[in-house]
Amino acid sequence: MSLLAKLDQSVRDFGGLIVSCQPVPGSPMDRPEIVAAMAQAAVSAGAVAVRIEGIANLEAVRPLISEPIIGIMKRDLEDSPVRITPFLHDVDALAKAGADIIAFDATFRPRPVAIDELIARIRYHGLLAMADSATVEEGLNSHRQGVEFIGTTLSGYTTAVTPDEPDLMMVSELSGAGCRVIAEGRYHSPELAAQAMAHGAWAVTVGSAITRIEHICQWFSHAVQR
Ligand SMILES: CC(=O)N[C@H](C=O)[C@@H](O)[C@H](O)[C@H](O)COP(=O)(O)O
Repeated sequence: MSLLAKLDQSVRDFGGLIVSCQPVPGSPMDRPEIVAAMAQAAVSAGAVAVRIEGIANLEAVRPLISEPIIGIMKRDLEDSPVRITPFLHDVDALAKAGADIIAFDATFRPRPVAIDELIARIRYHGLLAMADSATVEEGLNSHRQGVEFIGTTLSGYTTAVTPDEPDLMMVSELSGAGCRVIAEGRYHSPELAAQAMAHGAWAVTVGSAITRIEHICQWFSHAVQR
């Protein structure tokens, strides 16, 4: 059975939770062995896949879990706002470190490497692709190019203001157009994640609400101010 067919089966059997194990950069939690422990804990509790940033973290996680890993590389570029897996050598390094799925910034913003070149490189390694999109048009563009997973990851992050709520409309529109949608971005509660599924998501990626202790603490800390 292909990895895609297996994942479809896992989502049917166990539900569509993907956990992004990305600590706050520079946090005491920002260590490969802790990221690996987070990933193990997530899959032991029902996550069907994990999303991991960076080669050191990926290399730490890979030997410890058999569930699919969505690999990304984040970079801060001087001449482009694109951060997630901008380069072909990022794809090569993620493939070598054991990613099953490689996610990349699929926005229409100025970028160092064209979207179709990134997709071709992911295919060269025989891996599945995920398009981190900010708009429906961007998601559909990658869908037309055969990208298996269309993420709402970047909705709200290419505009001046980031809303508090996740973009459920984008989930509905992309799933209505036949995309395998991964709802991602600001799904901070089980209720919101369930709403994504009700809006047609194939799966939901949750990051901060599960794996960023500082964010979760701030939410509670603000809630208990006198
Ligand atoms: C915009 C961007 O760079 N998003 C990143 C993508 O990998 C991560 O920082 C997010 O944590 C991830 O998408 C999950 O989202 P949330 O943490 O809201 O559950």
